[in-house]
Amino acid sequence: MNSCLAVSASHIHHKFADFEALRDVSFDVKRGQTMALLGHNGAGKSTLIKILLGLINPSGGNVSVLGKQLTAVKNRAELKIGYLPENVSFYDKLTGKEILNYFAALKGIGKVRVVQLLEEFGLEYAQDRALKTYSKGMKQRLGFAQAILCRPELLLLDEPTVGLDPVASQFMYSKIDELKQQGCGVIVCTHELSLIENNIDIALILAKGQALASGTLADLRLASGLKTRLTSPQLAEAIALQPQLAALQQGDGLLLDKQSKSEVVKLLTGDCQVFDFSLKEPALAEIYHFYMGQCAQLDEVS
Ligand SMILES: Nc1ncnc2c1ncn2[C@@H]1O[C@H](COP(=O)(O)OP(=O)(O)OP(=O)(O)O)[C@@H](O)[C@H]1O
Repeated sequence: MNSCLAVSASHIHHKFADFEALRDVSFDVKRGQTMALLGHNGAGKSTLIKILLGLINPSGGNVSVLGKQLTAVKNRAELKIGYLPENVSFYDKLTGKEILNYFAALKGIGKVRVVQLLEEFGLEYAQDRALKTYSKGMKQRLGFAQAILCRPELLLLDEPTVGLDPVASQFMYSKIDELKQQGCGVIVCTHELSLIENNIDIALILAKGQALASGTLADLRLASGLKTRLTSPQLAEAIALQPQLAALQQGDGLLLDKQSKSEVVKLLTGDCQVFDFSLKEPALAEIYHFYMGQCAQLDEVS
């Protein structure tokens, strides 16, 4: 079994009675890598997370977590998995410190770690206040601290930044980054595509229980065939000098595939002497919508 992998999932199927929630889903997440798990409501993301947590057994396929085949793991606690559910809810009459101490005791973790996490997550000042007095951001930080109490080697986060302001969201991603640096594999389920774009290594796009695409952003861009947009204040001059560029024009820019991108850049900086231009690669949101559109088209055909 490959010890570099935090998760290795191959050909996962899952049925709820007659309904196929997951169909032949395969993916790997390396230790130290973050994967975005993307998909529409009901795509099968939570089902996949529940399988990784060992809460449900898949109807078919193989899943290894942290180098161990899930079916062979007798005591789940021996796997260092952290989990932050969507809309984390704790008993709100307890204080932040009491909540972390409670989970620490359940997991056999000492109170020193709780003290350290309360400080790390900027909650020291509110540690003795009841949870009901906490803001959304404070509750989410407490939830995150709870998820990493066990110093996880695999961290599963369901919508970790929903409802958070930009600074609070960035704080969450900086914490994820620290864990990655320590070799933790991270899977983030989210609909916040522009926010996650710069914080992931790979993505898996699910629709109707099937994997539509997976890989790095560069892989997904290439496979989608979506084009790079080049804009320049000197575009009209460049087209006047090289009229063949007009065929690539759309609106105020040029749309370029992988091959034409290098040719056009060469032409602009060479013959046209145009150096003031910018290239915009397709964003994760565009890539996601492209694949969702393809899935809808396939449905229309079938
Ligand atoms: N216990 C269950 N019994 C029957 N069907 C279920 C069960 N759990 C989930 N499903 C169905 O499986 C499909 C996938 O659900 P899942 O919760 O995994 O989707 P999701 O991608 O997490 O959606 P969301 O983004 O809305 O949270 C849905 O059609 C859902 O209704």
